[in-house]
Order: sequence, then C-alpha cells, then structure tokens
Amino acid sequence: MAASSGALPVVDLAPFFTEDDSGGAARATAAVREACRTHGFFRAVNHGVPAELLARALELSAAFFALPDEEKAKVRPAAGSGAPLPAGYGQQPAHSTDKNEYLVVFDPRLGFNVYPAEPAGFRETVEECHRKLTELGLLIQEILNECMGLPPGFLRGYNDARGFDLMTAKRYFPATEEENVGISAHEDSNCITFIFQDGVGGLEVLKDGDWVPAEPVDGSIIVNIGDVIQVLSNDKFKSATHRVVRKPVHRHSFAFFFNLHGDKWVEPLPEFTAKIGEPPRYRRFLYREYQQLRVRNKTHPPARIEDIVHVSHYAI
Ligand SMILES: O=C(O)CCC(=O)C(=O)O
Ligand SMILES: [Fe+2]
Repeated sequence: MAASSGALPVVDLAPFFTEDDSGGAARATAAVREACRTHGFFRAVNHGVPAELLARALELSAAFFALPDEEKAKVRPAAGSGAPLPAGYGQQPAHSTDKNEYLVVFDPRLGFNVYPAEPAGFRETVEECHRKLTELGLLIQEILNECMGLPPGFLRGYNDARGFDLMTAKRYFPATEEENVGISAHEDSNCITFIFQDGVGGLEVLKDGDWVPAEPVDGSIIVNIGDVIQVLSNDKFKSATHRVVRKPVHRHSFAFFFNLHGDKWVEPLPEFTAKIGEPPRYRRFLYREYQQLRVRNKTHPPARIEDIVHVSHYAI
C-alpha cells in the first residue's frame, strides 16, 4: 500500500468553549461528521486541554521511561486490585510484533493506579491529563450523539460509567534494520480515542488503501472513533485501521481510551436498523467479553493472523 501525503482533517473545537458561537458549534459538528465518514480520524485544535499540560506530560513520561528497567519494574499494582487490566508499567511480551513499553493509568478516583517515585510531578500531571481528557471525551461524545442523529443525551445516558476508561503513556523502541513495527495495524475497541505525541511521528491511518501519516503538531490531539461507535451505528461510522511505524529514535505518545463499561451490552441502534429498514450487521455482545478477547490477542497472540479477534467476531 502506498504512503500518502494527504493530511488528517482538522476540527476547531473553540466554539464549544464560548457562550456566543454564532453557528460555529454547528459547523464544527458538521466537520466531525465529515471526518468520521471519510477518515474515522481527525486532529482537534482548541480542545480545552492546555498545550503546556500535554508537553509536560510527554516530557515527564520520557524521563520515566529513561529510568533503568529495574526501577520501572517496581511500578506494578498489588495483585487482585480489581482493575479491568493491570495498572502501572508493562512491556509487550517478547513474542509480540508490537515493540513498546507502557504505563496504564485509570481514573484516579478508582484507586487502581500506581506511580513511579520519579520524576517529580509525574502523578499530578498524569492525573490532570486524565481529568481533562475525560472532559474532552464527554464533549466529543455529545458531538457524536448529534452527528449520529440520536435522541439528545442518548450516548451520555448509555455510557454513564467511567470505570473502564484508561490512559497509556507509551515509549516505542528505535526501529532496527530488520523491523519497525511499533503497533501493528488495528482498530480500537472502545468509543473514542485521543492521542498526543512527541515530534518523532510514526502514527498512520489507513484511508482508501493508503497509509496517511498523523503528523505531530504541538498542542493538537488526534481523535478517532472505535468499534463501539461502529457497532452502534451499524457501520455508518467506521473505526479506522491505524498502526505505529517505528523511527530510528525512541518515540513517546499518550493514548486515552474513552471507553464503555464492561457491563454494557453493545448492538446496532434502532436509528441505524429497524427505523431505516436495515438489518443489524452485528449480534449483541457484552462489552466485557469483547475487551477480554482483545486483551487475549495481546497476551496470547494466536499462531494464525486470521485468528486475531476483531469486532467482526460479532458480525452477522
Ligand atoms: O502511539 C500512538 O500514536 C497510537 C497508539 C495506538 O494506536 C493504541 O494504543 O491503540
Ligand atoms: Fe490504536
């Protein structure tokens, strides 16, 4: 597949942060609808998360990942914390094609998180990011609700528990002569993902058979929709395939997964099926089950690539 220079659509969210927006919010909503239709991805600017906070989080995470392995390995949770996934530090298993290390952070109010003793300020900065990105998730969810033509407040009511949201700080290892996979091509399983990154680059989005680079732009946040929105919309909104290609130097990024609680059922909504005379393309599933299958893909990768579980597992 050819590389492409076509840039991601940019959406200016400023109108959602002013009282008198003279039609700007409607225009931004239309831009989100179009971006979801064409790319499943967009770059958000004026999103309400201070650029200084994003830059500080990236700097502190670089300082953390630069610590010796034995220091990082101490950032592990007590067994049986009850978190949906282990919080804290981890490395991809040696047999994985993905070559990165990461730190998982849940909503700080849940008490699952474990933090390194250094660098100073890490915990405060990461928790502030989590809080601001949760707010952004709630805003984008309102915009998507409008884009999808759902009854006002539908998504807010359906996705009302924040216990499965998680943020990861990641460091990708430098590419070698032999291979450069950072994260292999995938779709995100959740509702809405936010990514911010340092200046190295390497995130790419598949569009019409071409890999479009999601280039680093300071202060901006890359937004994509995940499988839950794809299923609810009965494929009208696509969870775009993306990957990370490693560069010759370490790369740092944060991904925040605005998720769905594991106890929720997921199925195509009547607005996209019965009400418009279209058959559902997925059978209903419990989100927890899908999330577990996805984790198993990572921890116990199947021998055959076709056995990796995607949301098509539930396709009718
Ligand atoms: O690091 C990135 O830029 C993207 C990470 C990603 O796609 C993921 O964690 O699902
Ligand atoms: Fe992803």
